[in-house]
Amino acid sequence: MNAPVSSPLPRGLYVLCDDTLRPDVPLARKAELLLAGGARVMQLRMKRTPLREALAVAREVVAACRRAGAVCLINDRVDLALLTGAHGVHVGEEDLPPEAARRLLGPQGVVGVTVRDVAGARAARDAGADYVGLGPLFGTTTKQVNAPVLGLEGFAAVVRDSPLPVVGIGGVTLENIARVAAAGAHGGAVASDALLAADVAERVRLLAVAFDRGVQGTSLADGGV
Ligand SMILES: Cc1ncc(COP(=O)(O)OP(=O)(O)O)c(N)n1
Ligand SMILES: Cc1nc(C(=O)O)sc1CCOP(=O)(O)O
Ligand SMILES: [Mg+2]
Repeated sequence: MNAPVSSPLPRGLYVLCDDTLRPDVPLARKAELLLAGGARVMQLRMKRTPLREALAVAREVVAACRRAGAVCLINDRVDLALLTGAHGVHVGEEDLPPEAARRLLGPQGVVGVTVRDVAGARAARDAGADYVGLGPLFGTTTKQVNAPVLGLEGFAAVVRDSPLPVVGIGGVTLENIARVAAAGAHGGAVASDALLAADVAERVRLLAVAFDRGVQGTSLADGGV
């Protein structure tokens, strides 16, 4: 097991402000609701928003996050992060490599990288990443992921040997997020369970509390149950 690592990312709930879910609701409104629920870390994930509109939306969302004291990360696009003063980015294998993101953002920018195993986490560390997004933890319909579901045991095994803080993603819900935290996650990334809720802000509040309760519980990563 690696020694605990410090992180520019607060530990806890990590929400995705996503344009593929509830496309009828503007992203700025989604961000407002997520922040009203107390979100401390938000990733703006724009998969279907035209680029010029994405720049305008990102400016709004980054400003809202900064007013609320929340960390705002842009999915995929380092250019949008630089142009909007976002705290950083989250990149995967179809995006700019993490070394390039780090070079563009400088030492202060937060760089998150998608990984599927411990080798990926080590490579992300060597590339200058701050944290890794590890999934899919459970089944998800938000995105088609071409990787096996890890489950809690598989997730905890990677967390144990990861040199970077691990944010779990994929099917994380109110029902399981405490167990994700207890498995040693630095963050629990949630999209649909928050954005499809009837009361988004209230759901975010409950998710954050449940994660924090899980942190107090037994950690699989520490060899517990
Ligand atoms: C926290 C977190 N982890 C993983 C991902 C997935 O990123 P990526 O593999 O680049 O896929 P897209 O989100 O771009 O479809 C993520 N977004 N966030
Ligand atoms: C964007 C994303 N990436 C994943 C991965 O495993 O790389 S799973 C995922 C979807 C997360 O949405 P939900 O919380 O609705 O399951
Ligand atoms: Mg990506």
